[in-house]
Amino acid sequence: MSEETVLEVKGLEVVYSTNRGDVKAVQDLDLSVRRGEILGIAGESGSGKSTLAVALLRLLKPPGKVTAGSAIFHRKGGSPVDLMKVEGEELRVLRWSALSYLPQGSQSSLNPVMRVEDQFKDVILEHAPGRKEGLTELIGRLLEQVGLEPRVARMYPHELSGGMKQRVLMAICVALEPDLVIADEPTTALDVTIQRVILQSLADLRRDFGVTLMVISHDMGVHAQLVDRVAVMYEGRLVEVGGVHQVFKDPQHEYTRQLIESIPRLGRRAS
Ligand SMILES: Nc1ncnc2c1ncn2[C@@H]1O[C@H](COP(=O)(O)OP(=O)(O)OP(=O)(O)O)[C@@H](O)[C@H]1O
Repeated sequence: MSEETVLEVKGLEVVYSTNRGDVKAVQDLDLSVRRGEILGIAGESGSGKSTLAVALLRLLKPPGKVTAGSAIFHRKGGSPVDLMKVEGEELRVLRWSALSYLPQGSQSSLNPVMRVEDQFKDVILEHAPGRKEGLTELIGRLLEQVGLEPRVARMYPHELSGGMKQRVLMAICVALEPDLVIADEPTTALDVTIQRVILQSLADLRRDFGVTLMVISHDMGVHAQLVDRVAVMYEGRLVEVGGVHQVFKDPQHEYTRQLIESIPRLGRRAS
């Protein structure tokens, strides 16, 4: 892991305006992501994790609104941009190729009537039209990288299990070698054995591709197994950030301690 920063969030605030008043889902949040690291975002349901993700990805929908703060994103070979300010074409160009998103329950986000390879091609050719040559080989390699056989490329989503679909999406997410992948609850709704496979694949993607990952999960077991540093959210605020071993060994915040104690059993770390 380098000391180079990919993303620097400062003073971020996100508010949902409802007829019962404003809900501050993210408050005064400062956070940095280093190139090559896996950063975990922990916290119970409602603590603001998903809101943080969609705000950073500029996918926040009304009544949600970013009311303060900046998120300076450092692309390889590009000048820094404030994700809270980019618009239109610049934002479109950033998506997938620099910043990609594995949404919660993402298995249902594959197009049911398209073969897996065509879904890869859609993303790759839209952003890198010059990549037509060797595309089949590239797709095969990406699938192998997440533990799937190249023949999966010819399949339709209904022929794949939930865990396979998740791995296809992970491979699509890294196809254009983005600077940052934000994965929201990547193992939720999958059974325990498949969860372990997914965590291992994420660890492998970092090891082999050097992908920088922000992994959102309410499950402290996921953080224990996968991440380098963990940031803990509570009621929209970041209450603790640190190396995962340090945070587990010596949590500074009472809420972090409670989250750690709520893990039934710590799994082994994926490496
Ligand atoms: N569309 C919305 N309208 C109003 N309030 C919302 C909306 N979406 C989220 N919130 C509120 O914002 C706060 C943060 O929710 P958020 O979904 O970001 O938390 P979370 O930690 O990701 O939880 P989960 O894992 O359950 O999604 C909560 O109080 C939630 O009720």
